[in-house]
Amino acid sequence: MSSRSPRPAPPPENRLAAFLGVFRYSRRALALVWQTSRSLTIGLAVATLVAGVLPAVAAWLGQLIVDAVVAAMERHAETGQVAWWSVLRYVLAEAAVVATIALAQRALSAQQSLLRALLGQKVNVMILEKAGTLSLAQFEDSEFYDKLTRARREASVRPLGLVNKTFGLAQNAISLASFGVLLVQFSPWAPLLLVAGALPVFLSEAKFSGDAFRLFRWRSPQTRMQMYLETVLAREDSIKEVKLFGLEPLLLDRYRRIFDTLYAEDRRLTLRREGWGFALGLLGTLAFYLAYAWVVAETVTGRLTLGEMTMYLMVFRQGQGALSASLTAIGGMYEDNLYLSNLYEYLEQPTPPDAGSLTAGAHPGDGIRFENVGFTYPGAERPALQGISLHLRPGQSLALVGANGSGKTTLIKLLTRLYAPSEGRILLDGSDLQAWDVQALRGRIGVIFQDFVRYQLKVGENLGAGDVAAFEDEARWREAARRGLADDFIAEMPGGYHTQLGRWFQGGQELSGGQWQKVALSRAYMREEADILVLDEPTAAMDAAAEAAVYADFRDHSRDKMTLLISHRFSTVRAADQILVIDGGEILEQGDHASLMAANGRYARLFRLQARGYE
Ligand SMILES: Nc1ncnc2c1ncn2[C@@H]1O[C@H](COP(=O)(O)OP(=O)(O)OP(=O)(O)O)[C@@H](O)[C@H]1O
Repeated sequence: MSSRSPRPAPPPENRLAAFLGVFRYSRRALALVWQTSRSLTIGLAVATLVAGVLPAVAAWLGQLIVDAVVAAMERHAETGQVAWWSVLRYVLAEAAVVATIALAQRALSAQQSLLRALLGQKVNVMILEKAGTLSLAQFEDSEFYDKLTRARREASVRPLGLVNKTFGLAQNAISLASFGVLLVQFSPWAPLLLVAGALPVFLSEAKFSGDAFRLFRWRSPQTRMQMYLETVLAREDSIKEVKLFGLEPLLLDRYRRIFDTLYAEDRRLTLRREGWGFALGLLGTLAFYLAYAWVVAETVTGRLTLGEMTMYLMVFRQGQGALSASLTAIGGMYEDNLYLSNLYEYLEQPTPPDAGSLTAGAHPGDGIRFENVGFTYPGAERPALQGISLHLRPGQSLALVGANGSGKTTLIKLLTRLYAPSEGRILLDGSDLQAWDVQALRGRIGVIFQDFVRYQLKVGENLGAGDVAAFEDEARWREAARRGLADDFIAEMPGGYHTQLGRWFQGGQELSGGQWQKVALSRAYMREEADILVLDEPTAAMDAAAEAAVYADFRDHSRDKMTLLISHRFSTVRAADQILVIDGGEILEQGDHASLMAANGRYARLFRLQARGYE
């Protein structure tokens, strides 16, 4: 199994250091809880203290009761009088103590559940906020994605678990200390006997928690595949194809097989964990009964009163319980810490430096320049783009033409700064794109990608998403929809612009592929300030009339703007001022329609091929 471990188990001499090292997150978890709610944290501490001290007080009162009963019985035998109050006052006191313990326990669980809700929300928000600061490249990195999934799946409940256990530990430690005070009066060896009995269980717990965590880490890719299969098998956007191709049994079988492998590992670990827990737990029981026999012997020989015997037995029993609970809590804390280490690893992912601060370029009006730009995707062997140079001035249009996978979308991703070029540079208005303030830069670009997002929100909000400042501005929605040719069909929807889209929510309407594309196009038009418009195959799903109308309008409205267009339709491409034919990431031909036709190269050949197809 260890062959699959990304981190092999440390050698024995480092185990202790590794074991202690994982506790470094306890302090941070406590700080997190403190920041989440001070009053609840203080409340927890107080309730913990009360619930910790009172059991020893109850045991001590138990002794007073028994001794008072014995004394009262003797007195009754001698004088015939009954001293009720001398006994009952202790009974009353014990009842009050037990009631207070119950109150403290309730207070603990109430505050814990409130804190759990607050903390879960806080950690989830932290995870999502961090996600917003990361680069696209990080999201595409599977190791990073693993961290994110693990953090989201587990870590939001772990900080409170850790804090609960810390408080539980404190409570048990207080109880133990107070029991210890009572026990030492019997014999200093007695507390030692208890500790010796419980230690082996603790060691085995710590070992198995570490194993469980390593399993959890190894499995990340499998668990992710499981989650993915669940999505494919049960989501409306994939179920259509899954059904038609009859993929259910195949995917379900794969899903089952993953479970079976994971279950076999779980089973092995659980059986070993519980088996060892039982065997080593017997040592604790043995220690307890040794102490029991000892106390009984001392009472029989008259060294202890009956009351003391009762108290010591209670203290032994409760003490042993508290001790094993503490040790299990420490084991659990170790486990929580391991999981938290994953959360913090994620939260501490370096955020790409966002050094740029320019809001205007050195030569306003210069437009976009690519200077010998090259780009290789992280982990890829071949560059996706190489030696790209071009210049696009305000008012000009550029069309990118090339086979699938030739690098067209990659060029757009570089222009929108989703990635940084690996070679060369891109200038906007004479200044390097990387030097621009990212908000200012993105404010100038209106873009629709091939795989635009279909938000399960109102249709109006789907347009508003193009400009956060006008997210709910209905007048702007209408204007954008008109330009994107979406206004006609939106007007016919049951709730107009307020119609819910998608199937996830009640009353949600589904749109056709072409309608969705019109929504996406309108979304790009929401960016009124944008002077760079990028359309990555925006009309592939539209009917011919709609496409012609889109481009007529597009040309009208983009006279002073820069437009970049990716299309496989030459009827659309031919009107562009510049056409870039890309092949294998490099520029093959560059020029306008007339010059490319005259050159009689790849462009001319493809153009004629397509024109013939339409005849
Ligand atoms: N996120 C990514 N990570 C790694 N490689 C990628 C990524 N996206 C694209 N590629 C690779 O980069 C190359 C260029 O892809 P790109 O999406 O730019 O092509 P395209 O010209 O837009 O194709 P299409 O016409 O099919 O949309 C392809 O070989 C593709 O496999």
